[in-house]
Amino acid sequence: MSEEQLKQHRDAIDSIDARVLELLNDRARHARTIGEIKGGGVVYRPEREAQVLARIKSLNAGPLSDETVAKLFREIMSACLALERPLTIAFLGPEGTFSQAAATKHFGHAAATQACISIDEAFRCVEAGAADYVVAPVENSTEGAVGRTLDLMVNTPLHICGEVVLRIHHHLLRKGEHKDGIKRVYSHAQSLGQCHEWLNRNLPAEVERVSVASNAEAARLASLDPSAAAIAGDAAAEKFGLTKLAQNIEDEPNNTTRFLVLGREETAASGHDRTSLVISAPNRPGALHALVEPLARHHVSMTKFESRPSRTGLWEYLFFVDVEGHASEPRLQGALDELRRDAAFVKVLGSYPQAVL
Ligand SMILES: C=C(O[C@@H]1C=C(C(=O)O)C=C[C@H]1O)C(=O)O
Repeated sequence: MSEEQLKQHRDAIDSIDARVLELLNDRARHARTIGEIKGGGVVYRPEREAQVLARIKSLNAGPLSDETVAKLFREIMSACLALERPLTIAFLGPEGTFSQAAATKHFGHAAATQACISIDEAFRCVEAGAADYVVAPVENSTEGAVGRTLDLMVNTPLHICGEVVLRIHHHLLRKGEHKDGIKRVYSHAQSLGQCHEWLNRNLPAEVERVSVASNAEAARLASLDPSAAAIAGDAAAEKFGLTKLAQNIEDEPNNTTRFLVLGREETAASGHDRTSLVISAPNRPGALHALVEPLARHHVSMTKFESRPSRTGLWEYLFFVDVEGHASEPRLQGALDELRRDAAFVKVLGSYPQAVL
């Protein structure tokens, strides 16, 4: 390509950039005005954001991929929302955890993230109004449910307003390049589980596996201890200046974690929603069948069913159920009315847009 052709295309890009810039600021001005109309009320509208992203993907004619344009618009909306009022998102810290990565994936980079010492603390922070939303892991494709998040959802006054699905890549990390002399490996118990096979095959049996509060905490400890390594992701490796001795060591190639976003408000229907419930059945034959039967009869499809001891000290269970649709839809209302009549305990944890990104 000649210099002349190159210049022509760069001139075109310069003039397009000027137009894009003008349009971005036009959009931002509308968002700011919308913020004024909201009059200091709740600014973040998950159902609207999901609709904007879904529309952008359906309008997209390429060559940029649907995923790429959605990510760009995620950041544009994040910046526009910050003009109305910047949001603070509580997550299981320290900085560099997958929970923080999930928070940024969902809210974009204009949202501030607030590291908390536990999932309990992150919930409390939002319940007390010290942060706007909490992002908490709820299930992993290899290791299953995150029990603490499920337990906290039973009693919290917060409502689920969104979900985030994140691909999880783990690396073996260490200060320096040496593979020898590793005496212990720090990680979160879930991550040790997700890399169990790899650890068995690649590290001597005498290397101790130490579970700590988070992957980022594991990386921090490994950065201070020359005889230790950590299993954590990219963000933690970067934050604590660790070297990747082995990459993508998760046993399952599609290792994915689903996070839930909770806030103090309920969310309106977006048209493509999910509803999470927690139900308990009386301890008698056929009780469990009686719980799910109304869902089938009202044509509500179930996407998750998870049981958990109810922590009352008795041998009773709570059932965490996800269904498609919004609790305000008539078919779901019908099923919920019947459930409320028959179950010992029913709580709607929230209706929220299905993940778009
Ligand atoms: C502009 C609004 O406020 C926020 C910003 C949005 C956007 O930039 O498109 C969408 C939803 C809200 O979270 C709105 O409510 O429409």
